[in-house]
Amino acid sequence: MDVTVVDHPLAAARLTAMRDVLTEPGTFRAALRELTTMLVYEATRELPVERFDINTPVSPTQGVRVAAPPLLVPVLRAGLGMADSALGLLPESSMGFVGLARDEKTFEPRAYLESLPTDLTGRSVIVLDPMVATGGSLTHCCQLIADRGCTDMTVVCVLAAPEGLARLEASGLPLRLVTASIDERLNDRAFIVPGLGDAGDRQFGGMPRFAAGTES
Ligand SMILES: O=P(O)(O)OC[C@H]1O[C@H](OP(=O)(O)OP(=O)(O)O)[C@H](O)[C@@H]1O
Ligand SMILES: O=c1cc[nH]c(=O)[nH]1
Ligand SMILES: [Mg+2]
Repeated sequence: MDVTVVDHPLAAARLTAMRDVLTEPGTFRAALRELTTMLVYEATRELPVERFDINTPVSPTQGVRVAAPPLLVPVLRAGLGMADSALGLLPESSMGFVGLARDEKTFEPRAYLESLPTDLTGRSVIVLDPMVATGGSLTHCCQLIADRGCTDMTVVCVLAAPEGLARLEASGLPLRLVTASIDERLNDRAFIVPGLGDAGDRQFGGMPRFAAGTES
C-alpha cells in the first residue's frame, strides 16, 4: 500500500492544535478543515487532467481541468468535518456517505448508513476519515466501495496507527493512503497514542450513539 505522510510546517501546526486537549471544538473543527485542504491537495497531485481552450482578456490559451472528479466519501461522524474542505477543492465531485460507529468493547465497526452509487466501476474515490486506529472502520468502508467495482481508492486521514495501516495493507484492497502522521501505537482501549482523542466527540460533543436498550 502506498502511504504518503504530509510533512509540512502548516500541516504540523494544525495537527498540533487538534492534538492539544485544551483546544475547543470550534478551533478543532477549523484546524481539521484547514488540514484537510492540505491533505486533499497532496492526495490529488496525480489526478488526470484534460486541456481545453479558453480566452484570457488578452489572448486565446489553453486551460486545464480535472478529467474525472473523484467521488468523495466522508465516514460519519468524524469524516463530516473534512467533507466541506474536500468539496471546496473538488467542486465538481459528488459525495457518498458511510456511517460507522466503533463498538468500544469489540472495537469492530457497526454500520448505520450506506449511501453510495451502486456501480463505481472505473471511478476514483477519496475516503475521508480523520482516524485509522485498528483499521476496522476503514477496511469495512473500503470493502463496500470495492464491492461496487472501484479499483482506485485513496484514504485521506489525519492520524494513522501502525496497527491500522497493517490491517489495511493485509486487506489487499486497492488503496493508497495520505495522512498527516503515523503515530506510535494503540493503547488498551484501541485509542491512538499520542493521538488526539475521539475525533467525533472533539468536533461534535459526546453523545449516546444508539437509542436506550439497543446497545449490546
Ligand atoms: O480504526 P478503527 O479502530 O475502526 O477506529 C477509527 C474509527 O473511529 C472513529 O469513529 P467512531 O467509531 O468513534 O465514530 P464517530 O465518528 O461517530 O465518533 C474514527 O472516525 C474512525 O471511523
Ligand atoms: O484514537 C482514536 C481511535 C478511534 N477513534 C478515534 O476517534 N480516536
Ligand atoms: Mg468517535
